[in-house]
Amino acid sequence: MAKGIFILGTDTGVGKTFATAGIAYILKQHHHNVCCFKAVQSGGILKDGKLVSGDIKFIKDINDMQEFCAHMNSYCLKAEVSPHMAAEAEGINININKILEDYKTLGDKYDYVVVEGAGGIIVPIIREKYYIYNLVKDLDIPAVVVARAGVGTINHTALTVNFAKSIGITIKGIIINGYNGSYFEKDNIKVIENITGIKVISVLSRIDIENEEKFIEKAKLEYARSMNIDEILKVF
Ligand SMILES: Nc1ncnc2c1ncn2[C@@H]1O[C@H](COP(=O)(O)OP(=O)(O)OP(=O)(O)O)[C@@H](O)[C@H]1O
Ligand SMILES: C[C@H](N)[C@H](N)CCCCCC(=O)O
Ligand SMILES: [Mg+2]
Repeated sequence: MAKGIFILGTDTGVGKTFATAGIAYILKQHHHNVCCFKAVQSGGILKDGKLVSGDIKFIKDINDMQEFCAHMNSYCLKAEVSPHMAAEAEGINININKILEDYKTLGDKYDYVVVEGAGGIIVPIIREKYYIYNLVKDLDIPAVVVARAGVGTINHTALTVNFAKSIGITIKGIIINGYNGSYFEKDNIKVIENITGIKVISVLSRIDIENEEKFIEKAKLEYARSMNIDEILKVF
């Protein structure tokens, strides 16, 4: 069975997918057998007339993975809203056992599986029943928190880490994303490490490039610059 890590975010849009792709990239660069898993995608994109996970597409673009493995994304939903609501809108009953089985299938084939949630830690997958944190607990794997670099991140990151710890989820590290080096972003890193007692294992810079291909190339350089293989291996 593979070693897994759950990539939690302090919010939607903070860079979980960006960081997930980077972790897989660094592991692959060091010849490790790694796969990624997006249990539930809401706000899927149309590709060749089929609704697919944009998060998995980005991860594959970064990692030159051509093959599509259905197990990498258990549910792909149309509406760009919370997963519980997107599923309700399509009349889909999310079956948690299917998610756990997809993870197990990947885990049997790969040595490392990087799992991305949706939004933040208390986002519902099934209304009033099942949340992202339930999935982390059911998968029984530790987590890394991806946080924004700028103003507002201290509070969001501390709340996420404290809540996770309070229910027995182990946080192995924090990744700061969208960094541009301003004085308050530098200080945020120190304050976050001090409040949470968790190490910031990578600081990913903001990439200001519109062109998709150039963005991918720049992202790879950024991962190589700011993600250390030893720190990445330690979180699993
Ligand atoms: N370091 C960065 N530099 C430039 N753009 C970035 C960076 N990180 C993320 N982005 C962009 O910001 C957007 C949100 O990032 P991302 O998709 O990784 O967020 P997320 O936390 O995975 O969101 P979701 O909850 O929807 O899964 C994307 O368009 C992504 O390409
Ligand atoms: C649609 C979005 N990009 C994510 N896939 C889902 C984010 C759910 C957030 C729910 C919430 O915290 O209010
Ligand atoms: Mg994402």
